[in-house]
Amino acid sequence: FREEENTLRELRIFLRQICAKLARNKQFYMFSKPVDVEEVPDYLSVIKEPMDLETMMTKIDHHKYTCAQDFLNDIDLMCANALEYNPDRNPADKQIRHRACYLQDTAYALIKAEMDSDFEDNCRKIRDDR
Ligand SMILES: CC(=O)c1csc(NC(=O)C2C[NH2+]C2)n1
Repeated sequence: FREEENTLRELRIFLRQICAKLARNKQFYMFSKPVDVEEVPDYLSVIKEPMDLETMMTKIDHHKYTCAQDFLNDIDLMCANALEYNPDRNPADKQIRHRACYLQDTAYALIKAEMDSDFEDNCRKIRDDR
C-alpha cells in the first residue's frame, strides 16, 4: 500500500497548488474564508453546509480528499451555496453568482488541464476500495 500512499501524497500536493491558485485570485476573495456571521448574520440560517477555500485547504491536510472529484464536489457545494444565498436580480447578487460560476469553471479547467486522467482513475479506485 506504499504506492497508494505515494499516489495520495501526490494528489494532496496537486490539490494544494490548485486551492492556493484559486485563493490568490482577488475575484474570489469572498470564497477564500468562511462567511463571517458578524457581517452576514443570517447566512447560517440559509446555508446548511458552508464551504470555503481555506476550509478546503485544511481538508487536504487532513487527508479528506482521496481523488480530485471529491475536491471538486466541495467546489460545487461552495458554488451552489453562493447561488442559493444570492438569488436576487440586484447587481450585488448577480456579481457574486457570476464569481461563483467563474470559480467553479476555473477549478474544473485547472484540474482537467493539469491532471492526468489515469492518475485520477487510480485515485478513484483507491477511494472506492476504501
Ligand atoms: C460567500 C457568499 O456567497 C456571500 C458572502 S456575502 C454574500 N451576499 C451578500 O452579502 C448580500 C448580497 N446579497 C446578499 N454572499
